[in-house]
Order: sequence, then C-alpha cells, then structure tokens
Amino acid sequence: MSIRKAPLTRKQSRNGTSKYVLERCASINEYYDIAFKVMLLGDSSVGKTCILLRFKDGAFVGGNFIATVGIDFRNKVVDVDNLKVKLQIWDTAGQERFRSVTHAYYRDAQALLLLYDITNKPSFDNIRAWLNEVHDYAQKDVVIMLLGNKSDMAAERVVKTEDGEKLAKEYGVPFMETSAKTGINVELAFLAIAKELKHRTTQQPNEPKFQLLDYIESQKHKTGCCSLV
Ligand SMILES: Nc1nc2c(ncn2[C@@H]2O[C@H](COP(=O)(O)OP(=O)(O)OP(=O)(O)O)[C@@H](O)[C@H]2O)c(=O)[nH]1
Ligand SMILES: [Mg+2]
Repeated sequence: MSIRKAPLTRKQSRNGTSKYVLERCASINEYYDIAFKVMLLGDSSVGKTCILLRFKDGAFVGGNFIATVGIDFRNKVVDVDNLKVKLQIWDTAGQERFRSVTHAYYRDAQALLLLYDITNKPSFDNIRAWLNEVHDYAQKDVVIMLLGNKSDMAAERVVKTEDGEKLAKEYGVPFMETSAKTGINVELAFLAIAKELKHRTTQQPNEPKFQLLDYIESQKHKTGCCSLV
C-alpha cells in the first residue's frame, strides 16, 4: 500500500511568518492529516515488539520469544483533537549486533519510547546507556518517554516503580509502567506521544502549551486495557 508523503507542509504567509498547513492525505484505505515517526528502544526481550503489536492489533502476541532482526515498522492512525494523526512506529532490535543499523534511524524520529523490563534489572540499568545513545544520535528536541514493561509480572518484579519514577524525573521525561500482556497504559503511552507531537506542530502563539506530564498523570490511573478515548 502506498501512502502519499509530506502531509504537513510549511507555507509562507503574507506577513512573512511561516505556518503549517494541514493537507488531508489519502491512500486506498488510510486517511491522515499529519504523520510522525516514533521509535521503540531498549534491551532485547523487554517487550518492544509485543507493545507495538498490542497497540496496533489490540492483542498480546506472547509465547516463544522471537528477537527482532534489524528494524521493522507498523503504522497506526489515531484521533487527536479532530485530527487524524498517523504514527509510523519503528520497532528496533535490542540486540547489540544490530546497533549500527538502528542508529541510522534515530535522526528521523520525533519521539522515542524507551523500554525496560521490570523483571530484568540489567535492562533498567542500561537505560542510562540508551539515553546516551539518544543524546548522540537523535534530534535535540525529540520527545522521550520511559516505560517499565511487564507490569503484569508482579511476583518476578525486581525494579520498583519508584526507581523508574526517580530515573524519569532525573532526565525530565514522562514515565509509566505498561504491560503488553494486559494492555495497561499501552494505548495511553502512544496517544500521549501523538498529542504532544500534534500540539508542538500546530500550536498557535497564544495557545497554552500542552503539558505532557500532567496529561499522563491525569490519565494513567483511569485507563486499563484499550479503554482510552
Ligand atoms: N508477561 C509479559 N510478557 C511479555 C510482555 N511483553 C513481552 N513479553 C514477553 O517477553 C518476550 C520478549 O518480547 P519481545 O516483544 O519480543 O521483546 P523485544 O524487546 O522486541 O526484543 P528484541 O526484538 O530482541 O529487541 C516475549 O516472550 C514476550 O512474550 C508483557 O508485558 N508481559
Ligand atoms: Mg522485538
């Protein structure tokens, strides 16, 4: 399926300032007004592919672990304030040997979801190294969100929620615990990213700034699996 590119174009207005113009783009069966690239990052087996498939298809594709090779992507269109926002979500391989492949994609991403596994301490400890990579390869204004995945595995938990919160606060990024298995907070994470990116792009000078952290705090206790509207 081919999708027309460049849905958002910058046009020069009469007073010399540039403004974004939204153009409705169409493919055979997918309409969107505006598109963004989002990347999933984190150690191998933290659940990046499962989170993406949960968001895209609303199902948990568990069972045998099949590590991602290189990079893959899925598209999903979500509604944000009456606009159709297409998220092109890049699912990267967490294995070290694919690192040079994925570095090439950082520059194009407008948002990064950085995952660790709450049952795997090294995956949490490596978050600082991932943030260093982000610093080296991603755009300076990239939106970052930290996700502690596999929150359904309470009995095997080795990373406390407070530790995730503390790390996120240190880096000034939003944080949530998610589960690809139950779906908790998965839709919220992607929707919050879509809202932030949409507001950044279309915000008028006199419009109040969208508060991503406040939005997440207000929503995360309300929503369960796939219930966000
Ligand atoms: N219980 C539970 N298991 C999960 C969850 N997310 C993923 N898993 C399991 O964890 C394993 C790894 O999941 P993947 O999504 O393939 O991991 P990944 O981060 O994509 O790994 P790479 O592709 O190697 O980077 C699989 O066996 C999944 O079934 C979750 O939220 N809860
Ligand atoms: Mg994967």
